[in-house]
Amino acid sequence: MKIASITSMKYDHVLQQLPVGIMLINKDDRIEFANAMARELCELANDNDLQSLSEIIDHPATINVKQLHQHVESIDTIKINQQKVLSVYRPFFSEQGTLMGIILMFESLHTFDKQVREFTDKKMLESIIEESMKHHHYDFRVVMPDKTEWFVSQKWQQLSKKEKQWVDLLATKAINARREISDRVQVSSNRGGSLEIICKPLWNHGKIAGCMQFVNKSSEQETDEELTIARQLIRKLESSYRMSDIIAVSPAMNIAKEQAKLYAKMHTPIMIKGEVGTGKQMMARAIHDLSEWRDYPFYFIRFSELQNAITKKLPIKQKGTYYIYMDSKLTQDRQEQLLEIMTKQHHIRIIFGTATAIHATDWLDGLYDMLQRYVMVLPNLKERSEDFQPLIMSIINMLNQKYQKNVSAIDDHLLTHWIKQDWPGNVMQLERTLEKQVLRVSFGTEVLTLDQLEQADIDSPVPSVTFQNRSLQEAIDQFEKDYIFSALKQNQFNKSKTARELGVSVRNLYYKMEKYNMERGANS
Ligand SMILES: Nc1ncnc2c1ncn2[C@@H]1O[C@H](COP(=O)(O)OP(=O)(O)OP(=O)(O)O)[C@@H](O)[C@H]1O
Repeated sequence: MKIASITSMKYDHVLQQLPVGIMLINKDDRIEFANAMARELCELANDNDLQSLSEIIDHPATINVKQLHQHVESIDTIKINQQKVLSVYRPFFSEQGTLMGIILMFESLHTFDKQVREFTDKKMLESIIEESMKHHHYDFRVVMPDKTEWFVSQKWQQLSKKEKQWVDLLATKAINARREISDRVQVSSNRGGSLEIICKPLWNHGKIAGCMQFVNKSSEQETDEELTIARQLIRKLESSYRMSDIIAVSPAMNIAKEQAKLYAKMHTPIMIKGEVGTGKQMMARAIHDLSEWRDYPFYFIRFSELQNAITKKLPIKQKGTYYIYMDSKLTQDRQEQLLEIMTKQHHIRIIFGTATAIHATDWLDGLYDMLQRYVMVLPNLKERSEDFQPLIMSIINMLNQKYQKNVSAIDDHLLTHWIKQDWPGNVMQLERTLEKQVLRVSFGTEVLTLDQLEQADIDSPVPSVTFQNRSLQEAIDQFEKDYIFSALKQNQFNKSKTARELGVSVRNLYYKMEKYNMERGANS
C-alpha cells in the first residue's frame, strides 16, 4: 500500500498546516506527499507528485535511513533555488514493523528568525510532529515559555474568550509544573458539551522550550454519542468470554475446552451441542477470542431470524464470527445460501449451537456433512458435578458485586441438596436459583444454608409480596423475570412452547430473556 494513502489522508490537515516542510518518501525515494510548506520551499507545482527526491534535493540522505533505520539530520540544498534547509529524515514503519518509507522534515535556514530557529530544534520538531499525529482529532497550538504563540491550528481560533483564558492558564501550569496536564470542563454555551484539553511541555536541550496544547470540543450531542459508544464497548467487553473464564474441573468439561482450543485455530465451521444453558454461546465466544477473527465482531443470530430475513440473501456478510443458534428449520433455498457462504466466504467463521438433535433428512447433503464434521458436546450440569462448587462460587462472586452482598460460602448440606437436583436449565438455571437466594439473604449473611432455602419457596412462580424498598417498576420487573423463568423451566426451556403459553411472540420472549440477562450478549 502507498504510504501516502494511509498517512496523508489521516493526518493531512495536521501536516498541511505545519510551518515546516514535510514530505513522505516511499522506499524507491519517490515523493508521495508534500505539505504546503514543502511545496513552497521546493517550488513544487501541485501536480508534481511522485518525483524522485534526488531531482529536488542534492544527495538526499535516504540511503542511510533505509539501511540503518535511524534518524538522520543534515543540511541539504534544494536544487531549484539553492536554498539551504535543515533536514530530519525519519524511517517510517508499518504496524507489522516493516519499513514503508521515510518522513522528511525540513526548514529553511534563512527564513526563520533567530528565536524560532532556536526554538525549532530538530528533535523538538520531531516531537511536535509525533504528538500532533497521536492527537490528530484535536486542534492544537504551540506556545513559547513567554506565552507567545508559535503555531495555532485553524479551529483553535473558534474558542471563546473564556475558553481561551482557561487554556492559557493550563499552559502556564504545564510549563511551571514541567509536566503534562490534562483537564475536561463542561462548556457553558447554549450548545452545551465539553472541552477536553491536553498540555504537553516541549523540551530543548534539557530546558522547557514551550508547551503544546491539544483541544477537543464536543457538543452535548457528541458527548452523548461518546457515552453511547462507551456503553456499547462496556457491554461488548462484559459479554465477551475468554477460555480461562470457563470453569472446568470435571473431565468432560476439560475435554470440551481442549477440543475448543484446537478448533479455534481452524477455519472450518464448528457445531456446539449441549442442553439449554450449558454454555454453548459462552464457548463460542471463547473460541472466537482464540481465533484469528478475534479482532472482528462476534455476531449472534438464530436460524429463525435467517429464515425470516427480509433480504433475499442471508444477512451474513461481515468479517467476523457468526454464532448461529439452531432454533428452527431452514428452507432449502436458505440452506443453499448458507452452504454457499460456508464454502466460499473464507473471511467468515461460523459456529453453530444446538440444544436439539440434528436429523439428516432435514438438511441438504453437503450442509449436513459440514454440520457433522467438527462437533463438540458440552456436558449438562449433572454430568459435571465436580464443577458444581467452583461454578457456584464464581456466580456468587458476581452476585455479591451486583447486589452488594457478602456471601462467601455455601454449606455442605445445601451443596449436596443442589447436586442431587435435576437442572434442566443447567448453569443458566443455577445462576437464577443463586440469584434468588442471594437476593433473599441479608447484607451480613456470609454462608448460604439449606435452612434458608427451605424457608423460602424458591420454585414459587409468584414471590411473596412484601414491600422491599424498591420502586414499583423494579418490583414489576422482578416479577416478570421470575414468571418468565418459571415458565421456561416448566417447559424444559423450550422457547417456542414457553412463548406460546405466555401469549407472547418468540421474538418478544427472546427480548425479555436478554433484558433480564437470561441469555447473554444476544445483540452484541
Ligand atoms: N463452564 C462454565 N463456566 C462459567 N460459566 C458458565 C459455564 N457454563 C455455563 N456458564 C454460564 O451459564 C450461562 C448460560 O450459558 P450460555 O448462554 O452460553 O448457554 P447456552 O448453552 O448457549 O444456552 P441456550 O441454549 O439457552 O442458548 C451463562 O451465563 C454462562 O456464563
